[in-house]
Amino acid sequence: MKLLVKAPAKINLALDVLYKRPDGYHEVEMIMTTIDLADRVELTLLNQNEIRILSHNRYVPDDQRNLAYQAAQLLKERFNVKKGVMISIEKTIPVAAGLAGGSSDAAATLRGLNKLWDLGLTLDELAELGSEIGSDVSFCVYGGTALAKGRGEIITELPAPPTCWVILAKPFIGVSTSEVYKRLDVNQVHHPNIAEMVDAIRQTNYQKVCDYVGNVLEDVTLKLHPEVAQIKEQMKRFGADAVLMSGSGPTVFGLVQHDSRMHRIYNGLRGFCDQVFAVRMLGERHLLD
Ligand SMILES: C[C@@](CO)(OP(=O)(O)O)[C@H](O)COP(=O)(O)OP(=O)(O)OC[C@H]1O[C@@H](n2ccc(N)nc2=O)[C@H](O)[C@@H]1O
Ligand SMILES: Nc1ncnc2c1ncn2[C@@H]1O[C@H](COP(=O)(O)OP(=O)(O)O)[C@@H](O)[C@H]1O
Repeated sequence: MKLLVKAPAKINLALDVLYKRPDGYHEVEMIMTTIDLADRVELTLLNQNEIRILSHNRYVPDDQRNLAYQAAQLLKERFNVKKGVMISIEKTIPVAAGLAGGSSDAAATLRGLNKLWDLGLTLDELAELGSEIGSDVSFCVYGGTALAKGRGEIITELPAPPTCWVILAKPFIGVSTSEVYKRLDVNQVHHPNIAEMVDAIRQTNYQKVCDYVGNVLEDVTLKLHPEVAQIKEQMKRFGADAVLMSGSGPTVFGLVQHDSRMHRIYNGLRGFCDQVFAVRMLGERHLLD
């Protein structure tokens, strides 16, 4: 028995960090939305009681370090599952890029195994389990558009943002999320206005969404990797309405509504970056599988 599950990437339209918590994590407020750029996770039921990972990407671990493996392990332990699974991951989402590829693979594995192993868990229960794997996994279980609080695992659903193109440009580097959080000084940042971004989305006001994009982690990554600032500049020059780094980076995204502008930016950045994609936001939450 086989199941194919889609694992879409996310971008952070806004990311604020309020303070560092006693447990070492940071209290955040983020506006997250899934985009039409996805890994394919194929789950095959195994009679042997084991978890196997198959991945042809050299940056993706094929053992317990893989977040999809951890998702399967967690379900197995928590619900005393005696069946096994082979998890085959076809990566499209760039790795260590601020797009939550690993988290989304883990979330897809949770959703898929819930069916394959017949566990009967609700989406909320899967999201809660996901938070034990990583801070972004809960959001990825639901997908769509949301306000995420806590360390990222407290999710409030939002409607679809206004329709536009999202052009993603990933430089030739990967970024360590923990390194970026470690270097952040919360007293030295300009906080984005999360409430206004929520309003912009609720009002489907494209111009307002563009006005309120902001990410407090951007300055940290920009200092470590000046090429991210260069990509931001290029995107602005080519005519993007808003330009921001996603998550801890280094991927930069630009928003535009017109096809011609999208083509200009896409073509202008290709060759200058490792990878460039032009995608749509997936919009509101709907059943992913
Ligand atoms: C920055 C964000 C924004 O969406 O995404 P990415 O850039 O990774 O995609 C997330 O907050 C990343 O979430 P995720 O990548 O799941 O983080 P985790 O695995 O839980 O933690 C990785 C590291 O980041 C730090 N971390 C993470 C989340 C948080 N709210 N505070 C933190 O300080 C932790 O200390 C940990 O060392
Ligand atoms: N399924 C997976 N896909 C990608 N990376 C993974 C996966 N499982 C574990 N990892 C590890 O997690 C790290 C961060 O991965 P990723 O989720 O792509 O980035 P980000 O946290 O920036 O969104 C990678 O360097 C990789 O070693």
